[in-house]
Amino acid sequence: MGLSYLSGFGNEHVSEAVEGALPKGRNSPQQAPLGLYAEQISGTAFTQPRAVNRRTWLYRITPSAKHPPFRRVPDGLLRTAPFTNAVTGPNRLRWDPIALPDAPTDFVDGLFTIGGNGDALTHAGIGVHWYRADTSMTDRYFVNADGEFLIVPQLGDLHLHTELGRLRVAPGEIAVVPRGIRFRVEVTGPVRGYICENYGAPFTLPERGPIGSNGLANERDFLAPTAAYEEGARDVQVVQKFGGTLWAADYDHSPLDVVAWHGSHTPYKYDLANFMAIGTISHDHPDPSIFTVLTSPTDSPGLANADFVIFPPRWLVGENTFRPPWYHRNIMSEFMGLVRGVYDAKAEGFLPGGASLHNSFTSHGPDADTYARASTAELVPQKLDDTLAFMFESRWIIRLTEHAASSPTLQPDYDAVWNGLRPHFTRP
Ligand SMILES: O=C(O)Cc1cc(O)ccc1O
Ligand SMILES: [Fe+2]
Repeated sequence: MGLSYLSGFGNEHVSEAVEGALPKGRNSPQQAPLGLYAEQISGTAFTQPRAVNRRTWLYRITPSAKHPPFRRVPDGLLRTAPFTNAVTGPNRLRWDPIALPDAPTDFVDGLFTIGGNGDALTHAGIGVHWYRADTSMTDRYFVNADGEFLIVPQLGDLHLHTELGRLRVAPGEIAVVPRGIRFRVEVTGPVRGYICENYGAPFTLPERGPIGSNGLANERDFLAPTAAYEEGARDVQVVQKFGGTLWAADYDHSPLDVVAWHGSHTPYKYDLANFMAIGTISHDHPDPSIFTVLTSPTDSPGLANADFVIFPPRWLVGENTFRPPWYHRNIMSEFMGLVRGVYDAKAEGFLPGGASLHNSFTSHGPDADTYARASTAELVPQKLDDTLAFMFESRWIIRLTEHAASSPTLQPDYDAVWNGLRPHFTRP
């Protein structure tokens, strides 16, 4: 069955699964229509400016207040900042793709935290995770009080059943599930991908500055779900990530019992193929900020808690230009993943489903093979096709979890990719 979506970024959307379920002209009438309960969820403080304020009114079968106590459950390989366990040094790191599950695993059980920064309790920083699963969550739901989930599928489609409706997300697309919104994930085969858990200000679109009023990720291509609900008495488990640990409670009904809603605190998806990439049409390689899809701003203008940046298919036309990324050391920390194809700065070893981490001020850039090729290539217009890499870029060093630092998938010889760079300075 095709799903219908509501278009627009950060919009004040309105949706009802049953006609007449939304009250008219007020949010909380003495009795909500159709015997529903009215409930508000706020994703920003009540008093934050309109431009960033996010809240949604839900009209649900049972108020979400009706639930038994939560109890601590094991965290698996899910971890939350601050990370203090594994020592994080100045080395460049790269991991092979994470293995798919070898025993039935759902989206929550398959979460594997690579690292992160900041402190979830102070709403600053990010967590970086892989997910892998092969089993649907049918009677199990997840909700995150610590941050929003930016989900980047690399393998297999995800069917996100959320409190506000359903989203189907395939590799090449992304989904964002905000803080506090309950959801379950259905799969029809093995899936794998990446998650940026954003503890900071919700992701928003970057300013366009001189680019003007169009381009990069356009507002209308962001899609929110339409209302869909689950009804009836049923024993289910709701798993909550709260303060860095997992908790579970047994409900007697689905928490996805919202018949109608209106507001701006919504999950959404976006097809990265719609990103209008802008690059040089003269010379030099621009800063990768030109490829920012979403940004989580801080109180310092231009300084991101997290940027989600993509390297999509595009034309390279720069004249007298070394076209791949230049060699660099950046204050921002860079976690990279690959959805498909080859990344133009790495000839080998950076694989779809794998990852690299180039933390603050670590020296990196094209490997020796890429330098040899790109510094001598004939500079005809070139299409980089069938490629999709991305970066979670963040203001602070990304510290590792113990299991990421000791993972057998961590490549022991990553530094060697730069070994072939020989000096060829010649004095005139
Ligand atoms: O390290 C990387 O590959 C990411 C990156 C890309 C780019 O085009 C310029 C700078 C940068 O950090
Ligand atoms: Fe970089």
